[in-house]
Amino acid sequence: MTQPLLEIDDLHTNFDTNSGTVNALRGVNLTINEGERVGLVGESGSGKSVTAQSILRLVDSPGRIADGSITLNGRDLLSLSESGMQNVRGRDITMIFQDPSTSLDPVYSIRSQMIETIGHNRNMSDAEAESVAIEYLERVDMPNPERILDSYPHELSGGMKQRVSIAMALGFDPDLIIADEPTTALDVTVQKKVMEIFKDIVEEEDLSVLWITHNLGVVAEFCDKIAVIYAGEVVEYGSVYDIFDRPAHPYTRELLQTIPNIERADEELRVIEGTVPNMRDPPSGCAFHPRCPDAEPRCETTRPDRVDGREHQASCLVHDAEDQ
Ligand SMILES: Nc1ncnc2c1ncn2[C@@H]1O[C@H](COP(=O)(O)OP(=O)(O)OP(=O)(O)O)[C@@H](O)[C@H]1O
Ligand code: NI
Repeated sequence: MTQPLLEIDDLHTNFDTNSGTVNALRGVNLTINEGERVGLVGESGSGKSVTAQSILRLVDSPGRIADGSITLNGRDLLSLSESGMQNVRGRDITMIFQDPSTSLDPVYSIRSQMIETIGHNRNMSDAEAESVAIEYLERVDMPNPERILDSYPHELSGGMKQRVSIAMALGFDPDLIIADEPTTALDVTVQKKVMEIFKDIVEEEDLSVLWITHNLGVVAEFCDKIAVIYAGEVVEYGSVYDIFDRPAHPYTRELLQTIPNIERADEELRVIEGTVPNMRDPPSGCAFHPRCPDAEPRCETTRPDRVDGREHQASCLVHDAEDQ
């Protein structure tokens, strides 16, 4: 078997706050192979962004990675020095954020930002970096890239800024792109357009992507594999087909019900009943048991086996992915 591109094993990330420890990630397992698009899907607070921050070792204070391992092409990221990690962030893994302002500095022109980041990370001269910048601005369908290079972030619309930040991220030529809800800050038509552009480039270049979203509908169009995350654990993992047509975990089934369906447009949009657990004091046994329609007494006390993120599996005592 070939070595996975990214392998996360039993990752625990905690936030030690004044009011107690938040166990944001409680043993996340996830594998991304080269050229794969993996969707990480779950409700707000389930640990999606903390997973991304942990991979990049950029967990917000007072958070820290407490246990587990993260390897990229077999290299242990958690034991790298901070400067080694900076190289990983610039060259190997890039992140596209929900709010493009996060990756664009308001003080500098797009030209100087793109040339600086692309040139620095790929050891290119300014002229070479500029031609890469133009190439990628064209690829994200920006009209008149020369003029974009001369502008400042505040002169661009939200959709344009997001396309610039995608061009900048792709211009690094990264091994892995992490996209954390990169279109939700945009209005719906712009969202669709940006998604299409990004999807086309990813497919053409066979890029590896971790796509973070709360919207299962989005990942169906974009991803090969889906990891469903609940209360800091991946509770089901499988291909898009497995997750949509043979879901095993009751949480996955509930999530599927929340996707807006055109044929059911007159129905009220379903939400999953109950609330996301408080991660200072997560439920015993299976964390989903208080909200689970299929819960049995043992679910309250026994923690189900974790998925290892390699084939279709569900972390559930009642339903086995192989039986679906
Ligand atoms: N700086 C922080 N201090 C304390 N707790 C935090 C901090 N950042 C995140 N958390 C906690 O970690 C858990 C996971 O948060 P995370 O941001 O990963 O959720 P998410 O799945 O990305 O949600 P969303 O869809 O809203 O972005 C939550 O319980 C959250 O409250
Ligand atoms: Ni998030």
